[in-house]
Amino acid sequence: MSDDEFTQPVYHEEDTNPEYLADETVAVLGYGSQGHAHAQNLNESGVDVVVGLREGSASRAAATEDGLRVETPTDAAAEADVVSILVPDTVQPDVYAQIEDELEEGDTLQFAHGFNIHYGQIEPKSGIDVTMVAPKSPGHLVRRNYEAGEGTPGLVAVYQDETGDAKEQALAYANAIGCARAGVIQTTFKEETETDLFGEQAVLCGGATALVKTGYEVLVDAGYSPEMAYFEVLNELKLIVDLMYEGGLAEMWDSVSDTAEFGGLTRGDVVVDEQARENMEEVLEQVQNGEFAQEWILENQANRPKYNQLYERERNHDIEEVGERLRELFEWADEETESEDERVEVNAE
Ligand SMILES: NC(=O)C1=CN([C@@H]2O[C@H](COP(=O)(O)OP(=O)(O)OC[C@H]3O[C@@H](n4cnc5c(N)ncnc54)[C@H](OP(=O)(O)O)[C@@H]3O)[C@@H](O)[C@H]2O)C=CC1
Ligand SMILES: CC[C@](O)(C(C)=O)C(=O)O
Ligand SMILES: [Mg+2]
Ligand SMILES: [Mg+2]
Repeated sequence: MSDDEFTQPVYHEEDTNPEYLADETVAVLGYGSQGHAHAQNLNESGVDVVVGLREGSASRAAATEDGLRVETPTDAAAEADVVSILVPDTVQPDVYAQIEDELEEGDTLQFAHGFNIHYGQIEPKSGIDVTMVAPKSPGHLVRRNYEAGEGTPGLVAVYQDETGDAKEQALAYANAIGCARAGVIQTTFKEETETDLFGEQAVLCGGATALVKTGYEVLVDAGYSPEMAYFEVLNELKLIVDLMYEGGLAEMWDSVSDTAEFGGLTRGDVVVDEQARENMEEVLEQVQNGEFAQEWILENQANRPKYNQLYERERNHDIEEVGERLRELFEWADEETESEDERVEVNAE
């Protein structure tokens, strides 16, 4: 499929112009999953970067060790032309309130996810551009892919375009963090926010873990060993997903046995049935009508009682204890640890 066959424009490196960031300073507020990746990738792409972190922030040491200049969020925003707001969604409204006065006419406020704009938690001042560059990946892979000379697919969107250059500058940013090497799809804040929330809740994070835990429990309750259950429903899932990632569902079906193919094709829909589809539709509706956003905002205002309880329950699931033991025992876990150590060393250079 060529790019002009997509329903939305797709941009690559050659469609971007680094000049839109050449004389600009970018403030990256936050040095977590996305922040550390954006800041280091921008810096290595030749962009002038300053990291914004609160006084006493636990992330300050890491950013400084990575060779980056660190200021408070307010000071960083004051000297920057582009402010990339990469602190958790729930604290962004507070951080925006701290930096709003530092944003001058023609500056850019940039997001990696549209939650606060879409649900009205941040109402950006006029006179500035408001854009989004959203890698479709966890931040650590954005960094790892960049270091390997590879790209991470991303999205670009413009909410407010006061300068007339908002999209071009966002594309230059997407290129500098490595997304344009893979491809950047144009979207809107609404579409990114609603699809991202639905994806992580129903399939990627919520759906996948629920499937794994339930599969594990069914096997163990039926008398099979926890080790067997772990390998079958968790460890091998990565290998199956890798095949889908490389070549779609077809490559996975071609690679597994005919027996697995027939069993999967006849039994998959029994597990994820019409009821599951209706449940997914309800999850989507709660994203679209703002019910989920409201619940998450109130949960944070109450200091996360439900989140903490569920977090604890998840960490204490039997599959976690079995997995920890097995990953220590088997060689693939050592390799994983080594490459993790290497990554940390590279980040610290
Ligand atoms: N995680 C991901 O891979 C993805 C995230 N996104 C989006 O990117 C954005 C950032 O998410 P993510 O990278 O997960 O964020 P993180 O949770 O990793 O951000 C942590 C960073 O934010 C700082 N921080 C936390 N609280 C505050 C505060 N109150 N004031 C100032 N700084 C604070 C932390 O500093 P300290 O050490 O001081 O606490 C730390 O540096 C979000 O909009 C998210 O939706 C988009 C795509 C994927
Ligand atoms: C899948 C979760 C995610 O949306 C992401 C890594 O893209 C997030 O919010 O972290
Ligand atoms: Mg996402
Ligand atoms: Mg998300």
